Amino acid sequence: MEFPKLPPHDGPVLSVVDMHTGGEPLRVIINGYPEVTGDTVLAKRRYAREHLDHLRKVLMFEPRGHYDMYGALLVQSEIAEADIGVLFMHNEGYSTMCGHAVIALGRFAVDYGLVKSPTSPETQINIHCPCGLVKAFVEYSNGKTGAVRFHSVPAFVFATDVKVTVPGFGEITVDISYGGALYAFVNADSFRMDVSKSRTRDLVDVATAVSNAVKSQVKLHHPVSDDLAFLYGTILTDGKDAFSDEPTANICVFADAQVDRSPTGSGVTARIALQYHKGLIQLHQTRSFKSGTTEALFTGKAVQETTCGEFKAVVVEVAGHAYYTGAASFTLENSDLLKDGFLLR
Ligand SMILES: O=C(O)[C@H]1NCC[C@@H]1O
Repeated sequence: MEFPKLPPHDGPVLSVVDMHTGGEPLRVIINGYPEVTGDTVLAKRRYAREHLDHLRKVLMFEPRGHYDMYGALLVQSEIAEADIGVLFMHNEGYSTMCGHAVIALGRFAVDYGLVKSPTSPETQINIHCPCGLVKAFVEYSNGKTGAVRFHSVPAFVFATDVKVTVPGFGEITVDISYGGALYAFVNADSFRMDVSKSRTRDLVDVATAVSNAVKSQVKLHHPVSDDLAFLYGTILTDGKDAFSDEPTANICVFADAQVDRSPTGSGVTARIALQYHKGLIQLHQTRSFKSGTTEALFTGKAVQETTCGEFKAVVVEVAGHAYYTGAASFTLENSDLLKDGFLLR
């Protein structure tokens, strides 16, 4: 029998390569999507949200995905320096930055021939994310790809010591920082919780309550585009922000109560900006960040001071490993009442 033989189906076949970075899934869409139009990657993100959202649900939701699935769709970039453009998708919509995806896409781009002449010991690939150009450096030797590090867009602290009222907990103090997306940071201790030991479901509920409080009580803004001025999630930490050789743990809850299994590349970027802003880490000091869920590690360091509009900013380098888990071709049948996807909580 010819394998894989496609089952009876109606409509397009959506082909993907599945990967994970520190346990966080990445479904890279390689075929079957219609053209995503728009003059810029940010405009393409708007187009996908307005015209192609049914396909996000098909690929992210059950029965083909699950509540915490994450995806990447490669698109044309308008920037000459970019090797590829990308849109990120999750359980609620389309994010502006995703570090775990950049780490996986770095390997994918080299392994799948998107970079014409890979170089050893590292191949650079410029990935145009909705937040801007991200430079990834992929270990490459003897034809094999390995660890990936990336330099993200300028990361800055939006505000520190912001007081918000969180139902059930009263007044809580958070910091808000940007690493390609805006996050609220709070020590899990404020809720008498531990990011590595408390039940994930309890951490998700608290982080979601914080996100809702910040969204309704704090006016956010971004100097480059209004499309970047929204709170993507809340990161609960172990509070170990002062520099140390020991890893510091965090858990990121983003989009619609979605849990990152990885230490969160954009979160590490934003957290280092915060630590740098507070004088807790110096340029080029490498810190390890551990996922409270899987214990997977990323490293991160601030490598350069810069600015983003009116904000003092830093360029942050994040590094980690991604792995392939398979490839699939997804189909649907018109008579299937659940063909469009569904989520369970
Ligand atoms: O690593 C990251 O930056 C992403 N992981 C899921 C949530 C963030 O977009």
